[in-house]
Amino acid sequence: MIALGCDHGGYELMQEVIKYLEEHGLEYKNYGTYSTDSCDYPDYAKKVAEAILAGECEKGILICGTGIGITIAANRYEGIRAANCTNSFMAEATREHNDANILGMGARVIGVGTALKIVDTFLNTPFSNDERHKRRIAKIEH
Ligand SMILES: O=C(CO)[C@H](O)[C@H](O)COP(=O)(O)O
Repeated sequence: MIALGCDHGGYELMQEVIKYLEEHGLEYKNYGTYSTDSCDYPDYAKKVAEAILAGECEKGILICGTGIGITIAANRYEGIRAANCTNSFMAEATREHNDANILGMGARVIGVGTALKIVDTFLNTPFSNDERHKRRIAKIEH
């Protein structure tokens, strides 16, 4: 199960992500926002972070205008590793090296095609399980 959250800046791109998930038969929970009305991205970062920490969802996708604020907010929750990605190399590396559990994206930064490629890479790349990466993640957690 994938947790989704965005602010008004990310709303339209999130509709494209939802289409992608549905076309690929992937289950998701949409924690909003549900329109382009102005709202506050930390509220949606909180909902998605808590869904992951509660075990309701394994991964999350957060979108705001830049991807920055919503990712900063999500990373305030212990156990969340949120990565703002602008290309699929970053998405692959953050799964393999950081075991990121939330993908952040900026709808005012990247286009739909790039965003969907990032989503596809993020969701389909496993953590490497490499000892050096596990050691570094453990240092973050402690
Ligand atoms: O990117 C963001 C946070 O990092 C927000 O989407 C952005 O700040 C919203 O701005 P505005 O209220 O002017 O639409």
